[in-house]
Amino acid sequence: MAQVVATRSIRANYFSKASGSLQDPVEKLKPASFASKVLLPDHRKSNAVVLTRNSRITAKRASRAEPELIPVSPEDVLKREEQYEQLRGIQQVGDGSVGMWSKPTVRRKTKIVCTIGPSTNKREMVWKLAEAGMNVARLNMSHGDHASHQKVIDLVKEYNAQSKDNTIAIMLDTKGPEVRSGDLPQPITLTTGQEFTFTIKRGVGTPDCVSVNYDDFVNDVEVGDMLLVDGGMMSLVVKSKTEDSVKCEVIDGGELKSRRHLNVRGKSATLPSITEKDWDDIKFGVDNKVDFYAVSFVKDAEVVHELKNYLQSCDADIHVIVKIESADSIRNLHSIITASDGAMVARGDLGAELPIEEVPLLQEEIIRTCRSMGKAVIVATNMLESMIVHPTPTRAEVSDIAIAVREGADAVMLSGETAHGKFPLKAVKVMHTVALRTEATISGGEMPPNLGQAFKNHMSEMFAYHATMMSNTLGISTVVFTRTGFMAILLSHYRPSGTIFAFTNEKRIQQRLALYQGVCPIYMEFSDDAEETFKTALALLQKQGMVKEGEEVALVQSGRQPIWRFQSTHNILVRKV
Ligand SMILES: Nc1ncnc2c1ncn2[C@@H]1O[C@H](COP(=O)(O)OP(=O)(O)OP(=O)(O)O)[C@@H](O)[C@H]1O
Ligand SMILES: CC(=O)C(=O)O
Repeated sequence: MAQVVATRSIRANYFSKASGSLQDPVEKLKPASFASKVLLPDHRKSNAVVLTRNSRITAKRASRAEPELIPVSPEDVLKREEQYEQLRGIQQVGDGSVGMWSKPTVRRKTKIVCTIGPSTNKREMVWKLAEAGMNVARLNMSHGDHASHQKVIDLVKEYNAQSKDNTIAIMLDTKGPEVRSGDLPQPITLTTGQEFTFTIKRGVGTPDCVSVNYDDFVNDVEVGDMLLVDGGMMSLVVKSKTEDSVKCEVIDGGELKSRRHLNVRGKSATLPSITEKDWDDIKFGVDNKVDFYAVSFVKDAEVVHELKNYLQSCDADIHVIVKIESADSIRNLHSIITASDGAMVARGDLGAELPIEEVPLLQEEIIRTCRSMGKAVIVATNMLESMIVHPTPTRAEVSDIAIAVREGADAVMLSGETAHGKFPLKAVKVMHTVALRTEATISGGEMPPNLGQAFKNHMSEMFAYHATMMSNTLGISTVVFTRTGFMAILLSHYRPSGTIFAFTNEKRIQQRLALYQGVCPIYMEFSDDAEETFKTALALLQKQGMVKEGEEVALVQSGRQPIWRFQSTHNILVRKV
């Protein structure tokens, strides 16, 4: 079954209940050794390795849970996890409920978006990424053609069709009004202090002049503007302009390759957010029933309304994620997010158009805004950049993932790491491990400040809120039945500490829910009889090893479209499996 696990279950696996010991999982499964007795410190004596819960909503059972041991490094965690899974596998031979929990896709709440590119666009790699923890496959329409993207879509759909317990959503990321330099016969070196010209004439590529793919470039820039090439790898200041050219002085030099991003610090291009190519790609997405559009360079809410109207006109149920990556999008942040289904903090272009030191502050602000409106939020770009060429991440990258998880992102994204990197699977594993480890230190029960306002559905919100309180207080998972996904998304918004098992009878909804924090989407046919459906669902969870016999779950019946409710009644039941 897909995705997530409750913190309590992690703890149950990692720490011996009887002894409350701080043995790590590998040590716990091994016979007691000198090392395990002597080298593992007693948590009562060592503050350095202990974290305590300080949740405002103190959970009765959770408060009994033991403090946790912090692993040493992501590499160690990987090795430890592998050893642990091996030992667990050996121990579980003959155990009928071989734990779905042992799968990387299951125990984590924060979802992972992977960009598919030359390193990963083959059948075997799509399978391996999915098994390593990918929840959403991203197609970047700035690269490749429809035929190559079609191949990936077909592979993901093939994986979903054959996988009994996991589902991958598909996100189509539009190219948008990108300004890029033109093709070059070979890379050229820009030297600090040198004069360099960008021209709107087509096909120019000499050591001191290159074409730009945007005719209004000359009108949009002013003398004194700072031009950033390739997300800031090189920078130039504008010295003068003619009718068709912009003369610059190189401030920070480097190697200029073909088709690199060009940004003007503090300015957005005056191009429409959705270009002709984008409309073509959007139609391609409709034909292929993708789950999400990530719309590049959204400037205002009007663009989102236009796209949503178009989707409605072709009866396409595709959610719209706005990419926040321009100065304009920051100015209109609130209205853009209100109009959308979620946002992506697209830090690459954002950090080129705006001063780079603003990026962490904007990330926090965008996540907070999305969370307060009940919208999905993805943190993207450079998360494990060094893993494009190296097998291990920098410590700063690990912290970056942990910060995004702590700030409450629904998902974290890999770009070049999985698109054209040398270690795509390792990158996913590191992201998985770091997210999982960070989540284990977060206490549930933070109440969104806008309770009762985000969804304009007061009754359902109250039920989601109280189900969350129940889940946190009793330390149990939540089970919800949903045809539209609404109630599962609403529950995710409250971030209960337990897993949200979302049963749906719609494959599309199952795929969509793959993006949402804490939601484990499960496809199941619903019977006309509510009780029979509940029993089947709980039996399925038990069979998959996701709940144990005797365990309690909070069963929520609420939402916009009642299932098995003849009148508008809502309820939460605590059920024993
Ligand atoms: N479908 C694809 N076909 C070929 N190369 C790809 C594809 N997708 C990504 N890549 C390669 O992987 C790199 C990183 O992917 P990413 O999605 O971050 O694109 P980008 O152009 O760097 O940035 P942006 O996300 O702003 O478009 C790309 O620059 C490109 O070289
Ligand atoms: C993801 C993306 O487009 C960016 O970071 O700019």
